[in-house]
Amino acid sequence: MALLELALLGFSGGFFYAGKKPEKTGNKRNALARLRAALAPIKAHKQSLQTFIAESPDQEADEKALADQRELKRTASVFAGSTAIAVAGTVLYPPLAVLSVPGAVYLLRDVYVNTADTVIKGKPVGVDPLMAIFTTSMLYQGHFVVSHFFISLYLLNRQLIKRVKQESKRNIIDVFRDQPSTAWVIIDGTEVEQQVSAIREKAIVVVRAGESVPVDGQVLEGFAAVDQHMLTGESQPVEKSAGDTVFACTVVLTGSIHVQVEKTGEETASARIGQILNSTVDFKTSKQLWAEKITQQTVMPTLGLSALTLALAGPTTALIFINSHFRYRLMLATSTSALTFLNLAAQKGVLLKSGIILEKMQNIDTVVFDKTGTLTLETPNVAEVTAFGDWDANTILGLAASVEGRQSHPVAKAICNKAAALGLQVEASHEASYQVGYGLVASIGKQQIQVGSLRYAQQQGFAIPPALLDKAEQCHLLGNSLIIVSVDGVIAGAIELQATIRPETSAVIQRLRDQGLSLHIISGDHPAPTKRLAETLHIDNYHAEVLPETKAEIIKQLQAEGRSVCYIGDGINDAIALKEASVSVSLRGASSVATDTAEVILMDQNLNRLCDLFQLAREYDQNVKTTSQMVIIPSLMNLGLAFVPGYGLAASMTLSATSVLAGFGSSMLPLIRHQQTRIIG
Ligand SMILES: Nc1ncnc2c1ncn2[C@@H]1O[C@H](COP(=O)(O)OP(=O)(O)OP(=O)(O)O)[C@@H](O)[C@H]1O
Ligand SMILES: [Zn+2]
Repeated sequence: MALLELALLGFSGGFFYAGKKPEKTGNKRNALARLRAALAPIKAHKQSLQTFIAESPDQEADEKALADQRELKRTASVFAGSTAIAVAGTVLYPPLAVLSVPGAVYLLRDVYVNTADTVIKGKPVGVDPLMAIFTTSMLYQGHFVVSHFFISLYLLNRQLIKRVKQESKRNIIDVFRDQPSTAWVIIDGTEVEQQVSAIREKAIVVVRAGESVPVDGQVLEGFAAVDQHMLTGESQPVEKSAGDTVFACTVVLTGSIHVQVEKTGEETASARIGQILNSTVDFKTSKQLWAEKITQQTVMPTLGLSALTLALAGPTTALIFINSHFRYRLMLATSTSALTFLNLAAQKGVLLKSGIILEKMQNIDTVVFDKTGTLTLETPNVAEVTAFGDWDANTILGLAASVEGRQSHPVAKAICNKAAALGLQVEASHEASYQVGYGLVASIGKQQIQVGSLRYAQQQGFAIPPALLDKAEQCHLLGNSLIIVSVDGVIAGAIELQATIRPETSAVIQRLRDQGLSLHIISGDHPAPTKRLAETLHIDNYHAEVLPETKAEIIKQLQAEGRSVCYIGDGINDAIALKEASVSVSLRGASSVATDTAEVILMDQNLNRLCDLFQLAREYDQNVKTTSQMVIIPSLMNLGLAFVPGYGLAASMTLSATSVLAGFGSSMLPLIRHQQTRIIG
């Protein structure tokens, strides 16, 4: 018996060691080493990541890491010492083994403290009383070595939970680190583009129509209508002028303002990312909540059963009954499973702001795509510029580029790129006013220039030259879009834009259709190019000339029909719809509003990642089921085997240890598998 116990202890000691110091297994290509390889890139970034997360990150993070390390060292030495005493005592002189009790109690102090809290303060019954009763009775009966084996499992569990969380968090941050986020700051009288994370308090940031406010601060000069519905839910834009406060994440619709930065830390992109990550990693999927519930609900029956067996079959069987309970294992395994998939998603460049998405993805039956910038490449090409009356094409393009100056809309980028390529002179415009879904108006010198859709010009009551109608027809036959440029209320020219479908779009649409998903296109653009794209991609449902609120209405409508909708968009005009959808996806590089609203961000702007996400969601579902079985089945086996003569405590604990391994291994397996496909593929 003593020999078996010793062998067990060696086995578990190796385990604990592996859990404790993962960076030192050298070149053994075992599962753990591979796992580590999967997580390796994270380590290289440790330093930069720490500076990234919090305001005074270095110190705080370092101190915490140091404290953790000291605690781990202390635990390891106490464990080693007290185990040595237990072993030496058992082998040489049994009464000596009693001296290992203080060490055991010290290592299990959390268990005892929590049990006391349950008994004295009436805290809900967790698994701690179970463990307290179990270890106390084992020590009482003189099973000192087995007790230490049990303790090693307990410490291993605890360490694993911590490690997995930390590593996951780092891995996810790693993906986020490169998120480009810049703002215009006035330095020595000139505007300079700067990383938002580098902006300090008191700096002066310029925010123009179509841009989102990067910080919290006070308006120094200028006027603006600001859309704050992201923060407050109010749908009407709010007027802001000198002295007013503006907030990060809100969008300037009209005008431009100089903002003196008040808060950077809490509200900067990096801090928000930190907050998002904390909630991402600490989130609980319904599977995890289920594991918690089952764990709690089985504690009392286990105690009751073991009391019964104590009377009927004696103390060993009773102890085996207590030990059969899976304690933290089910919770550990289900949360590792969820973290594994969050990590896998991050490795593929899919950022999930909450893990629940993995579960929600499984119910999605309808995918709605935004057209411009999502199904098509971010920036269209200017195919042709037409001038009416006395105007010439280059002047039209130059005027349009002056107005679009710093807009982030795909149309604006196309126009500005073309003007730059032609070397056209672009003047600075003033008092731009952006009408989401239509276009914008600004003044250049004494002239008022309007750039936008045909609908916008019609809405303003501008006279439409017959040549324009011809042009529009030709353009729409080709599936192109038309942007109208007007000067002081007179239509002066039109810019034809040709969008390129993203190279992967076709295949992605095909794959999604094969999965039986219902597909829709939704666009603010004219019906002709929208219809054309829908036909090219064989998508039956399309909606065109849709305003932002209407985009959200369509999603609502679909959901009212009982559908579960995933919406993928890229622009300011998608923000409301993104909020409405059951799962919202946005492409990185899209407007910051869209990325702030969406729950999923495809960091590499590749629609293939959407298929990956569907795939991961399915795998997660499967994995969490298998993993739970790996934990529950050994528990049930223990209950059955308890009545088999000769089946003792040590054997029962070996089975427990196997279930830790099996559950943990099963939950981590996808990480290793995907790592392999990455190396091979
Ligand atoms: N910055 C802009 N400059 C000129 N025209 C614009 C601008 N923004 C929008 N428009 C006009 O308003 C229309 C609708 O814009 P909106 O942003 O709602 O949709 P979109 O980007 O064209 O398409 P999608 O909804 O598929 O992304 C555009 O097609 C364009 O004609
Ligand atoms: Zn779009």
